[in-house]
Amino acid sequence: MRRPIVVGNWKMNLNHREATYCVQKLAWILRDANFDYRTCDVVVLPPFTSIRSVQVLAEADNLKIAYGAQAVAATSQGAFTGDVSADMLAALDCSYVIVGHSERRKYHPEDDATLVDETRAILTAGMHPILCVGESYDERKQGIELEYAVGQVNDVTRDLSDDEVSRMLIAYEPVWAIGTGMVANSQTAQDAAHAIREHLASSFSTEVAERVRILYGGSVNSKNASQLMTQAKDMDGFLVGGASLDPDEFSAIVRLTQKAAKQR
Ligand SMILES: O=C[C@H](O)COP(=O)(O)O
Repeated sequence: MRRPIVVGNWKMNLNHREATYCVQKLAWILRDANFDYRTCDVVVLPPFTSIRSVQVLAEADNLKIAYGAQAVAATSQGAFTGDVSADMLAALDCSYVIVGHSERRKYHPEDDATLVDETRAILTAGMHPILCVGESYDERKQGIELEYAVGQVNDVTRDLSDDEVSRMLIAYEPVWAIGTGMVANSQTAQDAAHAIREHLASSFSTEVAERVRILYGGSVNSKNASQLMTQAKDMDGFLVGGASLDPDEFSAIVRLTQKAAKQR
């Protein structure tokens, strides 16, 4: 049984003071609601400059909220101005790192070989990659959305071992749904999650396919999380952007996800 997970991708928002406040408030709300972290993982992905503050808070208050980063360098060290290595993130006790978010693919184009190297670097440092895939509106119009998303999964995972892939998470994030308010319906999310799981089963093994957690991302909020989680049964949670910046809203999504997962 895969544990549900809700990941907040803060993107380029919240400086280290705002990050501390946001995580503290999130932890308070969940504590007051007697939230059981054993039944649902809660993760935040701050910008690099806020990770150390979140780590200090997590240690001081013994928080059960996990955290990580939104990107990582493919190389381990050296003359790579502006880059941050997987080992540096692991030293901050990060647990999860995004690979191939559509905003990174657009503004910092990286080829598949680089995404594979980033994935390997994250795994070697003992963290979990969250590989983002998903079609644009054009691919959807052409009716090739499933092939496209599965193809992106294949491009990054095909040379990895069963063990490496089982430690990954995959986020299906249709580009047209990101930050637009146009959330995918449950059938769309389920079709993509199912196609990705089938691909993992045929390319690796049914054990791998059963282990990998598949998330949906794109305009998730407290009004649509419950229905998506209840109906898209191959999905294990969410990668939330804008709505994760508000601790009240994000904690509501977390609780609705946990509840819907229990009722499946
Ligand atoms: O990583 C998160 C996704 O890009 C979704 O962002 P959004 O919830 O603001 O649409």
